[in-house]
Amino acid sequence: MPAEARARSIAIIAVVVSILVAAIPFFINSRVSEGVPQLKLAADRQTAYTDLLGMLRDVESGQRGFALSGLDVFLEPYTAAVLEIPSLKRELMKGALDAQERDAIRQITELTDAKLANAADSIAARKNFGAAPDSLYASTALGKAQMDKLRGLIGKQITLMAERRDRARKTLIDGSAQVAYFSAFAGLFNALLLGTAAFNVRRLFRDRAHAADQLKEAIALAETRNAMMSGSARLLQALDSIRTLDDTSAVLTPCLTALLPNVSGTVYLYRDANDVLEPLASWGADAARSAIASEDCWALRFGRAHDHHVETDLCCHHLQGDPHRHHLCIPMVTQGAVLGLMSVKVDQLPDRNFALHRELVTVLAEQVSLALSNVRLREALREQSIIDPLTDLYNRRFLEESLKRELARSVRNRAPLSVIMFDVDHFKRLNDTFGHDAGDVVLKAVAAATKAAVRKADIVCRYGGEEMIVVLPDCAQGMAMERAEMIRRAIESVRIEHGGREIPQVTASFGVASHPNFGLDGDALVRAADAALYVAKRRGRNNVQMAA
Ligand SMILES: Nc1nc2c(ncn2[C@@H]2O[C@H](COP(=O)(O)OP(=O)(O)OP(=O)(O)O)[C@@H](O)[C@H]2O)c(=O)[nH]1
Repeated sequence: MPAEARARSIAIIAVVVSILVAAIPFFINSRVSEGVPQLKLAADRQTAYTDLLGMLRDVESGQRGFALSGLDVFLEPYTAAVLEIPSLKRELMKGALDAQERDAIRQITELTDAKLANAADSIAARKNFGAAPDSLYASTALGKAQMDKLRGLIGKQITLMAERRDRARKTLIDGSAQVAYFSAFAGLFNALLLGTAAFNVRRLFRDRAHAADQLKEAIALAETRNAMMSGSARLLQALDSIRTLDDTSAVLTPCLTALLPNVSGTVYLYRDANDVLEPLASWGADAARSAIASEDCWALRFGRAHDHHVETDLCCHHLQGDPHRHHLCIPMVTQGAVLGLMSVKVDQLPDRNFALHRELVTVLAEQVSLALSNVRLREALREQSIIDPLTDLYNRRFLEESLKRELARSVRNRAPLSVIMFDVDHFKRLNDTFGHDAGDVVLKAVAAATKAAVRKADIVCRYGGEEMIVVLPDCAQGMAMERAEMIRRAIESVRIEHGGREIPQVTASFGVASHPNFGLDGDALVRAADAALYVAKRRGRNNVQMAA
């Protein structure tokens, strides 16, 4: 039964028992008011019988005294008794308690009357005939016999009344004792009930307080979980908008700081090339910010999340300067390949909140891992669609897009822009002499040399075959001519070996065209550079020509 229902039942029983206890005085009163009159009645009747016997004794002694002495003084108690006896007899008969007593009183009355008649005769005879005639003795002897009988009858009634009185007294005493026992029992029972009720009520209050605490805790937990959920949704949304891995830190750092404010942590990115994990984003005061080797982390070795919070736990090598705190490392793995690692440090010992944080960190690691994998995939796809696979230079499609964009920017900023177009000289002959593979190797070497000779902001593209274009934003014609000359010299100085044979010096011819000299059209610019290149070919190759 629930504590609340139990407390209610006990309270009801306690009220009922209290009402019963309150009724006890009335019960006692009724027992007393019944018993006391019976006791008084028996006592009164006993007194009446005793009085009758006393009066009969007075009659007897008066009768004898007068018979022996003839003195009137003996007749005084006799006379008083004779006067009292009739009313006493009536009183006794009137108050007779049952048929048996009525019979006894009738016998006593008859015998009393006979005794009084005998006494009257005897007294009259003494008065009339003097002392001690034979009839007087005989009458006195009869009177004595009557008196003995009366003593017996009345004595019996006195005994009966005494017994009745004892019974009434006993009933009263027993009743009182019962009431006392009942009162004591009821009092004890009530105290027990009230104690139980108090205990239950206390437990009820305690249970309620406990339930309220639990509810408060559950609400706080739900709020934390909600905050975590919405924070993690925001992070996911932000991660989804990332285009390159370089942008990741700008998203991860503020989002993870907001989501895990009481911990410090680092998200590492695995670099396959040199088998190290480089910090991609870190948050919190104690975050690690240097690269770690993959074998320095137990989580990466085991391929699952690894906790370290007691000294007996295996401690990752990259955390060894800090062995007494709680650490959690979660590997970020997608499709069986390690992508990185999320490592967090917490000050407090693991508790209910920590469990929630652990759950969140695990979920976040999964989300970040998925997002990073998407970014990588996106980067790879994008590169595949804009990068020429042989030379690793941008392809013609990218050139068209970027030339249009860069030209628009130049117009907006009123800045110059130049295009260098070049073509490897006698490439067909090279292919024919050394083979197509050797031609590919030469194209790669030319591309690498060109990239090394230009600024990072310049866009180097393979325009088609052995033809290449360099777009130079913020570069006027004079500077572009110088840059083309640098590239020409760089290609000229490349030494290439293929198949154990040294390939003769490679050269290229260059045409340069610049904006704003050739309008706003990218195609016009490229056509002008091409025309200049054609001039360079005609002028003996391996030279740079400016568009007319
Ligand atoms: N190995 C290799 N050859 C290519 C590639 N693309 C184009 N070629 C070849 O490059 C040669 C270009 O020859 P041409 O256009 O006659 O020009 P050229 O021989 O360099 O002569 P000039 O430009 O006048 O000096 C052709 O034989 C193409 O087959 C490539 O990706 N690899």
